[in-house]
Amino acid sequence: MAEPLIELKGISKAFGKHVVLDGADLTIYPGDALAILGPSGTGKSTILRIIAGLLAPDKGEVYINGKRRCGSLDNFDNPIRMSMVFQQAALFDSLTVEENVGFFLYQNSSLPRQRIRDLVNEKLEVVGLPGIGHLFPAELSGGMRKRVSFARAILDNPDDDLDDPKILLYDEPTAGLDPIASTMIEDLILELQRSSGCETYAIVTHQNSTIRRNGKRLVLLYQGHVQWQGIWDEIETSDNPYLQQFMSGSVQGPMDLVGDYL
Ligand SMILES: Nc1ncnc2c1ncn2[C@@H]1O[C@H](COP(=O)(O)OP(=O)(O)OP(=O)(O)O)[C@@H](O)[C@H]1O
Repeated sequence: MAEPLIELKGISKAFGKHVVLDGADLTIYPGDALAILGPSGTGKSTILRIIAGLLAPDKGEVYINGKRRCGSLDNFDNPIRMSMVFQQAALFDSLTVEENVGFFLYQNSSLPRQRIRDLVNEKLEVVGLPGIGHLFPAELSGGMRKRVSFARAILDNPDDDLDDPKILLYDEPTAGLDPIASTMIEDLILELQRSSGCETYAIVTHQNSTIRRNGKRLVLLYQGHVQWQGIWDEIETSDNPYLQQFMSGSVQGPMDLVGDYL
């Protein structure tokens, strides 16, 4: 098996007294299409933010390409570029689409403005939104805003090989979208894996269709650690009670979701 791209070992994270992750282990391999599942509030976004380096764990070890990373990005650069697509698209309302997508290149590269503009337009085409660079986020639908955030995530500096994203981290990319807009985003995720040069992704999602279409390997998080992981074929044969309850959506089972919220 290939060497892991990302390895989390014994990761714990609490917010105040609320322990969210409690010794979680997670491995992502090159080429993975990993869906991180679990009931609301089980720390799926938290684990994604720890992978991205946006949040430091309280305990545990994070390895990126075999190298240990300590703390968050405030302390260290990631040895590889990771791009995150946030749940709320996270666009700057006062900037145009072009300025949003090109933001990091405008801020951090010496590329001429016209070159950045051309690169942005290329990525807007990839996400199916050609010619909208002059619009502001308020003029876009939710699905379009999401796609603009995808364009931003995959934009890289062609003069810097280290700037190519090696993993895309999607936090609820289809949340709040209608079924057709969701399908378009799911297709885009598959297409980007095929053609953007970034073949690895991890996705946090609740949406059934997104789990089924974009998750090739699945991890079920509950009570701070991974309760089950496997591929689709193994779901049918698994007798893991957490998995069975989660996949069936039953209120009966070991996941005490009512108790968890009290
Ligand atoms: N910065 C923070 N400060 C305080 N509490 C936080 C913070 N970030 C997350 N939490 C809490 O940690 C818990 C896990 O949050 P997280 O967003 O990781 O869960 P999730 O599994 O992604 O949930 P959902 O599926 O509802 O998005 C929640 O109870 C949340 O309120």
